[in-house]
This record gives sequence, C-alpha cells and structure tokens, in this order.
Amino acid sequence: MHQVERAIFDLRRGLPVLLVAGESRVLVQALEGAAEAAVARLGELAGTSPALVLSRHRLATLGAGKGGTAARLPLPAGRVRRRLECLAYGATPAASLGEAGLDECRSALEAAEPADLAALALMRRALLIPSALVARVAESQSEAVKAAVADGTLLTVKAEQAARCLDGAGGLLRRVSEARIPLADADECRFILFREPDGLREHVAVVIGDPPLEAPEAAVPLRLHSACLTGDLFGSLRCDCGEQLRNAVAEIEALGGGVLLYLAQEGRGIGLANKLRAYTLQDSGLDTLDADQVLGFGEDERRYGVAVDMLDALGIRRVQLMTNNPLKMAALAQGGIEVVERQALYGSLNDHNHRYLSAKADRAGHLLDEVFRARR
Ligand SMILES: Nc1nc2c(ncn2[C@@H]2O[C@H](COP(=O)(O)OP(=O)(O)OP(=O)(O)O)[C@@H](O)[C@H]2O)c(=O)[nH]1
Ligand SMILES: [Zn+2]
Repeated sequence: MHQVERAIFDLRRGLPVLLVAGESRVLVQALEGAAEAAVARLGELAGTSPALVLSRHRLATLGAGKGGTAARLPLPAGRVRRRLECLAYGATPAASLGEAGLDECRSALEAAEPADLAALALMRRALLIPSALVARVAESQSEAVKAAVADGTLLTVKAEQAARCLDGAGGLLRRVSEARIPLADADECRFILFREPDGLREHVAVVIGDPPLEAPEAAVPLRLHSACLTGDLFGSLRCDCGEQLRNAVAEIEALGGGVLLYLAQEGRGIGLANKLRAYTLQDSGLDTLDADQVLGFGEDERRYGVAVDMLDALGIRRVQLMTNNPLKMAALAQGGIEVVERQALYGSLNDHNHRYLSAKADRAGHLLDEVFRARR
C-alpha cells in the first residue's frame, strides 16, 4: 500500500496522480482547492477533457443516479471551476445552475468506471470532498505522462489497490508506544497507541484500572469513542461527545476497570474539514445526516475493523459495550467480538444539540431510552 499512501499525500497537496486500471491510464486530482489553471493543466497533460466523478450520495442530492452507484460527468472545456464546486458540494445546485442547467448535467452523466471508483476511495481516505477530477490519458500524451512518471513528478497507483484503501488494517495494526496517564476520573490509566500500517491514522486504547485482559471468558466494559475535536476538547454544545467521553471514563472506573478505544474517526469518518462544512450546512437548515449527504458522504462513513484489531491485540473477546449506536454492536459482532450487554451512555441535552440527537434517534436508529426521549 506504499504507493497509495504517497498518492494520498499528493492528492491532499492538490497534485494529480496516475491510476492504472488494466490498459487504461487515468489522471486523478482532488476537486477541493483545484484552481482553474490546475484543471486546465490536468486536461492538457491527459490530452482529454476532464470529467467529474460524483458519489452516489451526492447524486441523490442532485436528484440523479437512480442506479445507486457513482457516476462521471464529462466537463465542457473552459471556465468550469465554479460549476465544479456547485455540482460537487454546493448547497443549492439548482439555484446556482438553474433547473435547466442541472437537467443538462443529469442527462450527461455516464456510468463510473473502476478507476473512477478508485479515485473516490482515495478522496475519502484522504478526508477530502468525495468527488474527483479524472482525465483519461490519450495515446498522444502517453509519452509525456511516462516522462512525468519517470522523473518522479507523477505517482502511479494501481486502481485496484487504491479501491481497497478503505478496507482497514487487515490485522497489521502496530502497537507503537504506551504510558501511564492518570485521569481526573480514573487514577490508573494506560494509554496504548496503535498505528495503521499505511501510517495515516493512529488510534489510542485507554486501559482503565486493571480489567481482565487476555481472559477470553471475561466481559470487559468497553467504550468505542469516535474522535470529536470540537466536542471532546472544547466542549462544543453542538453534540454530546465531550460529556459522553468523560462519563464513559467515570463509568468504566466505577465498574472496576475496562477499556476505551479512542478512534481517529472525526466527524463519523468524514474528517474535521468536512465536519465544519457540514455544520455550516446545518446552520442553513439541514440535519446532521442530510448535511453529510450534500457533501457526498453516506450517513456514517465509519468502519470498525481497526477497533476489532485493537481488541484482538489486547486479548478481549467479550465486552459490555457503552453505546446507543446499533451499528457499533453489529460491527463488533461481525468482527467476532461478543457483545454480552449494551449500556446506554448519555451527555446532556441543550438547545444546540437537540436537533442532532433527535436526528440520530429518529433517522439513524440510535437507541435512546424513554427517560431521554421524554426530555427531548
Ligand atoms: N459528520 C458529522 N459528524 C458529527 C456531527 N456531530 C458529531 N459528529 C461526529 O460523530 C461522532 C460521534 O461519535 P460517537 O459518540 O463515538 O458515536 P455515536 O455514533 O454518537 O454513538 P454512541 O456510541 O451512542 O455515542 C464523532 O466522530 C463526532 O465528531 C455532525 O453533525 N456531522
Ligand atoms: Zn461531537
């Protein structure tokens, strides 16, 4: 996966990379931040006009893509930048392009090819807007592209490898370092840092007290906590994450010890930059799920293979899970971890997080008990 990891760095810096899918060679570039001139350069290097790849979630926002898969939109030559942004993540594409303009785009959509899907996977892994500029390399440009690869200015990645970049660590997670860190709510804690094999993400297991690790029969109190910089660190009132985090530590301590996995899955896996974009969309009236969809993401982009790998590394097979989220229970069960019991975990309700928590309960199936529902 070495090339994929390097490709992600290039894409985040706004550089193109070359995807190889069978006989076809496709230049890919992130849409985010792509200046007009960069889009033109991509087309020149490829010798073909770029197309815009849109995720199925974004297509749903545009009222297109009935097939339920991603699609590509060939772009007209010329000044396309504003149009790209409107199409890929604008809040009101119909208002910006006009109904007729949007209709034109819908009818020009083509089925996505393997390299297009691989490009979207790279954007997601890079925590960029999940939309990509792609340009097939014309025969006439193949020597120029080869030269760019040879002199190191253009990186080549196999499309099938890139397409797998979201699949997780596959048991290759590395336990890197650890230290004793006493917390306000739990005196005896050990932070153990794990790094994914591609080096892109790090996750922390906080072992609280002295739980029965390496004892397969014991059910260990466990919290899976997805990172939320705004809530965990700054006490944002838009969500309940910070309080849930601290309540989980106190609760695990009260139960005599257990484990909290602090997972690098900011913004349900869309990353902080996109979460901030989603918050701005929410301020214009969308709920937490619709805002993510407007940006091209699904309801929940998190995967829990890494959490299962961390539990394996700690010798934990059975857990008492603190969550209201049925997806977390299902993901652990699928990974061979037995969820013996679920325990609800709440923060407080306020005027700012009310709509967020309601949307999770009403639309994403979060399990809120009667007392909590009554307080809404
Ligand atoms: N995309 C997006 N992410 C958000 C929003 N508000 C909070 N988050 C993220 O949602 C995630 C919440 O994580 P958790 O508390 O572990 O998970 P949960 O799905 O709420 O389930 P529980 O285990 O019941 O707490 C964090 O990654 C937050 O950064 C939002 O409006 N949009
Ligand atoms: Zn939060």
